[in-house]
Amino acid sequence: MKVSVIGCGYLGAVHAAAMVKLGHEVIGIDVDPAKIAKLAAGITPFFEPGLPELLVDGVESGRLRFSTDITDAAGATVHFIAVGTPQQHDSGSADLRFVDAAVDGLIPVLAAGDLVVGKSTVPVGTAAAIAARIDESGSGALLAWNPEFLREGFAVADTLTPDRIVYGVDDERATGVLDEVYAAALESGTPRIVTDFATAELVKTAANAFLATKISFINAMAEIAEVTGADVTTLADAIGHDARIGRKFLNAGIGFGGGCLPKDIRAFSARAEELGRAESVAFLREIDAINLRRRERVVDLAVELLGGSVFEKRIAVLGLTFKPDSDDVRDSPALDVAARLHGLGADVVATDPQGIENSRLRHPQLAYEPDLDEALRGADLVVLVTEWAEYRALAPERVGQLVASPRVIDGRNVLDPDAWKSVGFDYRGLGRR
Ligand SMILES: NC(=O)C1=CN([C@@H]2O[C@H](COP(=O)(O)OP(=O)(O)OC[C@H]3O[C@@H](n4cnc5c(N)ncnc54)[C@H](O)[C@@H]3O)[C@@H](O)[C@H]2O)C=CC1
Ligand SMILES: O=C(O)[C@H]1O[C@H](OP(=O)(O)OP(=O)(O)OC[C@H]2O[C@@H](n3ccc(=O)[nH]c3=O)[C@H](O)[C@@H]2O)[C@H](O)[C@@H](O)[C@@H]1O
Repeated sequence: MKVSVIGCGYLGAVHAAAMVKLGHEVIGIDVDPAKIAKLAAGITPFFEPGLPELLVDGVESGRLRFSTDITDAAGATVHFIAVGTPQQHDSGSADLRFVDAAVDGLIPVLAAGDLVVGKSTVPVGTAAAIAARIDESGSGALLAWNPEFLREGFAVADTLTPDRIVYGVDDERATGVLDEVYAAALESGTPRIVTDFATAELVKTAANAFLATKISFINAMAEIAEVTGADVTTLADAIGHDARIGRKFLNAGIGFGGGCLPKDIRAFSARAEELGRAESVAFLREIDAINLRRRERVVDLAVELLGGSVFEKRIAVLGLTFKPDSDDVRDSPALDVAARLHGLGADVVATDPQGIENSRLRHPQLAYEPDLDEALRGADLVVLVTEWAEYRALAPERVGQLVASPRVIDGRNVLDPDAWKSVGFDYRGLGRR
């Protein structure tokens, strides 16, 4: 099939390359000429394991092309919308202007029988409004909403072998087209849920709200553990053995960030309010508040460990991205903690295997050091805030030789407290003794 993907960011670039792998011919469209130039040359514009190989294979096969001109989407019969839906700062609701622009651009190129497929995360009700616009255009094209559940860092595998595929449709012809698009994935047994637009949109929003809730739940337990001397990691292991609860997404620490969970729960609250149902998801505001408190907690711990003030104290911040195996610093708790410590007058030296370039764009005032040993050298305090494999594997003896004072805050609860304490470190985890 001939497929277009409108928007080639963290979601769209992976989706475009994966569609080639599933047997289709693909044109990726983006308004960012620098991004398109890289992609067309087979260069991945962001860090995502496995994507470089998939992209190069696609481009070299001649079945994956890129353009900044949406009219190049003409001739494709399936058009995925994968543009951003960022948070509007005042209201917290989703900014749909990129989705609207993509639809405006697509309408003139649509032909009868074409299928427009929304993948961006949108407030419930958006698909019905877009379907009405497509209908009014008289093109004879159809709409489906097909939310995406990939995780950054695992985006390629999650796209090629997802846990489930959800179709929101109002016409069974759309189901037929999507079955063709995903034939290769469906043959390998991926569950497929066919439903209406509103349910499909809500499945996505609900999934992210649930994940955020799980994380804030365990972080709330960490807050209680901190005042009772209990250990939240043991608590998570113990409750996680109950299959009804499960151990995944119960890692207490500095909380969730990224381009999705924070903005999606805020957009959900804003949409519920518009629908007169603010009280139904009022708990999400608490989920957000608990999450943001964990960042403050790390800063408070730093102040405490450094004897009441971080002013002019050298602090090595390990990690800047919102999670390991990504270069994404959107709403990153790690970068936020680094900026807050700097704001209090600390001499922050921040390091990250992939996130320095993006961090520098947002916080040029911070000092960045790509070399881990140099970042650690002379530190009065080490703060681990993104659990990259190389930070998890740090040998406390070696770190002890580099730093000025043996103090560490483990913002992700991934270090062995006994090992660090045994070589003289003052170790603090979050929600741990
Ligand atoms: N990043 C992720 O892991 C996931 C993201 N999503 C959702 O997917 C959507 C996209 O997210 P990301 O890829 O992370 O955002 P992103 O910001 O990385 O990418 C969006 C891209 O759309 C482009 N764009 C904006 N307006 C355009 C237009 N009119 N025509 C063509 N291109 C245009 C931008 O230049 C940018 O490259 C969001 O709704 C997000 O919530 C859903 C699941 C996973
Ligand atoms: O809608 C989206 O964009 C995506 O959002 C999340 O994926 P992602 O943001 O890539 O990352 P996650 O692995 O979910 O982690 C999100 C944040 O939660 C934090 N987290 C995760 C798990 C945990 O136990 N504790 C915890 O603090 C991570 O450090 C990170 O900051 C969802 O997991 C995806 O299913 C979804 O498609």
